[in-house]
Amino acid sequence: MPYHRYRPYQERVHVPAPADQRRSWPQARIERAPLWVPVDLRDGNQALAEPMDTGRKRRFFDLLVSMGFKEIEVGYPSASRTDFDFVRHLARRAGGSGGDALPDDVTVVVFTPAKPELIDRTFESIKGLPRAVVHLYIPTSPVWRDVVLGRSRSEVYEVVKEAAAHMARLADARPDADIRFQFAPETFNLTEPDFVLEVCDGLTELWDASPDRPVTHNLPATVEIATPNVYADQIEYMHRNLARRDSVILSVHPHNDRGTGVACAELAVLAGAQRVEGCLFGNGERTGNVDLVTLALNLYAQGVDPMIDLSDIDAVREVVEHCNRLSVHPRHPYAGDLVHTAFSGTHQDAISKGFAQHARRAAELGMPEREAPWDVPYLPIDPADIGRTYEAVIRVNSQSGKGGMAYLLRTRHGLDLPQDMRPDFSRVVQEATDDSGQEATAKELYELFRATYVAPGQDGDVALCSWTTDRAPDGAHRFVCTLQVGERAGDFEGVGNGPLSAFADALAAAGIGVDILDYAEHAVGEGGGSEAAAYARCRVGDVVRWGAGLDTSVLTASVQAVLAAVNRAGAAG
Ligand SMILES: CC(=O)SCCNC(=O)CCNC(=O)[C@H](O)C(C)(C)COP(=O)(O)OP(=O)(O)OC[C@H]1O[C@@H](n2cnc3c(N)ncnc32)[C@H](O)[C@@H]1OP(=O)(O)O
Ligand SMILES: CC(C)C(=O)C(=O)O
Repeated sequence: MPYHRYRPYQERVHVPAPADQRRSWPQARIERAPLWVPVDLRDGNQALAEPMDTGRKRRFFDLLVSMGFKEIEVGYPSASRTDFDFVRHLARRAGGSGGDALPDDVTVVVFTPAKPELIDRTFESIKGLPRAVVHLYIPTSPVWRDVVLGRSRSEVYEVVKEAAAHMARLADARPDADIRFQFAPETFNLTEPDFVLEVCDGLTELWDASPDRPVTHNLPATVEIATPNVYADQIEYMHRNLARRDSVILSVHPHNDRGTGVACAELAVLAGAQRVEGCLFGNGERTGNVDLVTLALNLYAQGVDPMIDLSDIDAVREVVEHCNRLSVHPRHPYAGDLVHTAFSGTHQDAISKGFAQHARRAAELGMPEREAPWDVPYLPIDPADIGRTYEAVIRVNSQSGKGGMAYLLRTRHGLDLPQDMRPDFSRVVQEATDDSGQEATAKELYELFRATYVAPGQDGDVALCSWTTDRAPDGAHRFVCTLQVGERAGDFEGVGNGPLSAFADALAAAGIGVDILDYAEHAVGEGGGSEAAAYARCRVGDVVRWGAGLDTSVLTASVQAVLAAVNRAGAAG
């Protein structure tokens, strides 16, 4: 491949090292959420084959409001009638005067290029809104200046200044509204740092930003060009050098061309960014904008309040998929269908042990499991926190082990297989899934269990036609039965210190020598009418097999379990 066609970032942009050679971002920690600003209705929307209509935009907007976002970019009103109309729609339904769409604590952002007629149109769209941020952008890097704009550095600066001054005049003409300004030097990450600083500082002054009316400087990685540490250095440079720093909200807007949008955003926040623009589940131009859901839940998983509500992630996903007409990948962090699922044996073993340990810990702490500290292997957060059930956590296929299938049988069908029986059933499951090449659902596992261990007690070669058992005053048990062995039927009787040893004795009388090596039983559900499950491991001749029985009577289940083991051993012998 002709890799020589590409240049490393250091040959494309100068990234100044901090004057004192000490970066602060590597030592920093994120201890509170930045201001998240979703740009789904603008940057996300402009990347869709079928842009959203007002209905879809409104549904998306309502979702964002309900999740708790306080600043939302709602469109590029000068670009299309749809975008213009949507901003008008919000303006007509703004809160305060009985409006229903725009709560008093939510501010909309509208996006505009540095063209006077398009700025006019943008301001026209926000008429009637009590507050808004007008977001001006222009590409600033050498390639974009030369190739796209055909303007020199100073000419670009002049265009921006004129546009910004025009915006200031239009805002002054609306004393009734709180209009703030935002500037994005598009392709910031490829722009000479001294030029970005010059332009941003110039606008801070021109717009007369102050701590109570700050300007937002939004520094995008329009197209990712380097490892995230480079972006962090670029942001730290701006953070340290921007004029009137307390009057500037430093915002970042990472894209994901190298697949490192999330890392760029996180390192940028460590480097001083206070605001992050992105899209839910990472929609956006090309490989997308940075994913705000991942960023927020990454913070959550560090014990930091993400400041947005993701407690029903599937409901959020459903709206986003509907509005974007794009689906979320099954492996998407936190939200994908498969991200809380383990198919592989050792992961399943660890997770099911982790769940058991979590339950014990919660009990020791005297707290509900949903409140207890989380430390379950392989699950970075409790899926229940984002509205997921535990159903999908363990799924079984040919790569699964005994832990996984035991977990599913216990949690979904109430069968708690004895430890020593689990490897035996695991082999059965593995054979079945290897043959089918498919996943085995909990229901299929249960049916396989019944067919393997329970059915031989009911329709095997050795059948119990009838039986009774009683206990003599001396404590000995007697087992009386009619046994059918192949074609032959006969009455037999046995005694023992319990009903099962008496049954074994009756079998011996019929010529079938049985040693009961292991035995376990438990109730399947709760309450008087629940079934019992019994498990028995028996040796017949030199063959050892497990059998199981399920019945409302514990005794019947036990007898069936022994009979099933006998028949399985007989079939094998
Ligand atoms: C990184 C980003 O996400 S930037 C946002 C991109 N989003 C969009 O483009 C979505 C909406 N855009 C549109 O609907 C259209 O592009 C419109 C309506 C805004 C403008 O359409 P047109 O007038 O046909 O212009 P078109 O988009 O083809 O061309 C861009 C022109 O604007 C110039 N330009 C590009 N960006 C800017 C800017 N931020 N400010 C001023 N001029 C700009 C280009 O140099 C080019 O100028 P030229 O005609 O002299 O060569
Ligand atoms: C202009 C900005 C904010 C943008 O969308 C980008 O650079 O990707």
